[in-house]
Amino acid sequence: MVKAVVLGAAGGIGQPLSLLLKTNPLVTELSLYDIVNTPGVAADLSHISTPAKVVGYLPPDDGLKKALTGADIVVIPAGVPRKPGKSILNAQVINAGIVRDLATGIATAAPKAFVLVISNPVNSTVPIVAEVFKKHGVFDPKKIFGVTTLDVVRASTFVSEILGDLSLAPKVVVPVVGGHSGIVPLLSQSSHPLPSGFAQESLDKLTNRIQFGGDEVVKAKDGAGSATLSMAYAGVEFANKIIRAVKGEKGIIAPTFVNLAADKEGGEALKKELGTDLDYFSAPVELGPEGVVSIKALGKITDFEAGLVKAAIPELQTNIEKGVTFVGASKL
Ligand SMILES: NC(=O)C1=CN([C@@H]2O[C@H](COP(=O)(O)OP(=O)(O)OC[C@H]3O[C@@H](n4cnc5c(N)ncnc54)[C@H](O)[C@@H]3O)[C@@H](O)[C@H]2O)C=CC1
Ligand SMILES: O=C([O-])CC(=O)C(=O)O
Repeated sequence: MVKAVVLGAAGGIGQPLSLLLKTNPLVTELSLYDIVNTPGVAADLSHISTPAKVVGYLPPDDGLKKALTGADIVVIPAGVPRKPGKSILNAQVINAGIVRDLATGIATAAPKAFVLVISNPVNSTVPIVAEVFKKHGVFDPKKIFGVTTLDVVRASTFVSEILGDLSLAPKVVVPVVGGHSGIVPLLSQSSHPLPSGFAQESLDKLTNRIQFGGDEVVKAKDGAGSATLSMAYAGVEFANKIIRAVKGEKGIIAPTFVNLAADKEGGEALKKELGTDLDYFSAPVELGPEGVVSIKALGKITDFEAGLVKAAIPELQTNIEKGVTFVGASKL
């Protein structure tokens, strides 16, 4: 029995993400919460012939609490997407408040659930969830995840394009580390190496395309939002890994933005490797029934990649502090 909850389920990401979760036969209950339209989305999805029972909730009559009660996994794509020409930090104040309030609901109604944060800026919203949980005395760093899977998905796709064979895309594995902004694809560790003699200029371009993949979509959508369909795909890729791990499957590894206290030994080793004292970082993480089993080291990386990691750290630090300060200044 797995109860999955989507907060922000009527949105551009929320709807296709809910659809994909409904297609997972391991999900037995699917709760959809949003400030608008969830009864319609739920009625629509409920006609699909898969096991999950779908119910839509709105804020009145304790809707959030009802949606969350008994949750095993909560995915949060609630919030405002950024506008063209703005950075991923656009709308951060609105989203910070939304995520803080939803996290309060989770901390009280489903404190043991796995929480998967999609709402941007992920580097700040994950610390926001963590700080709210700390205030409620229910913080477990092993169970709070920033979803950086779209960065991973983009890396697989763009590398397979370079290799001239898109059919490789589902098999190409590239660890992506840093944050979701401050993204560093470790292309030297790609399961499918880049063509020999791949020029530094081409590597710069490919790296930049992965780092700023979101901009490509925002520009193409021309005012109609940011990535939604690819994000829904990526979000469910990650959610399904969590569900498989909860069900006891071993050896599942995925990059995700986590509090490094989730694995004391691995976290400390990673901090040493990074030469910083960051509390959060996105790195490949092994998942198990209780959440994070271990956080992996970066391992052997090139000087180019090491430079990108080093350059990402100050902004990451600022983003994390913003999230922590925001909750510190909030009355909860
Ligand atoms: N982590 C990642 O890689 C990515 C993150 N994002 C982020 O995901 C978020 C959502 O993006 P879209 O779905 O395109 O936006 P959207 O505007 O289409 O949908 C957001 C939904 O959140 C709902 N919402 C607003 N306040 C709420 C509240 N208090 N409680 C519950 N629901 C609430 C809205 O009613 C709406 O249905 C944005 O912050 C965006 O930047 C987007 C793409 C990739
Ligand atoms: O770029 C954005 O605003 C949305 C996002 O996080 C992405 O597409 O990776």
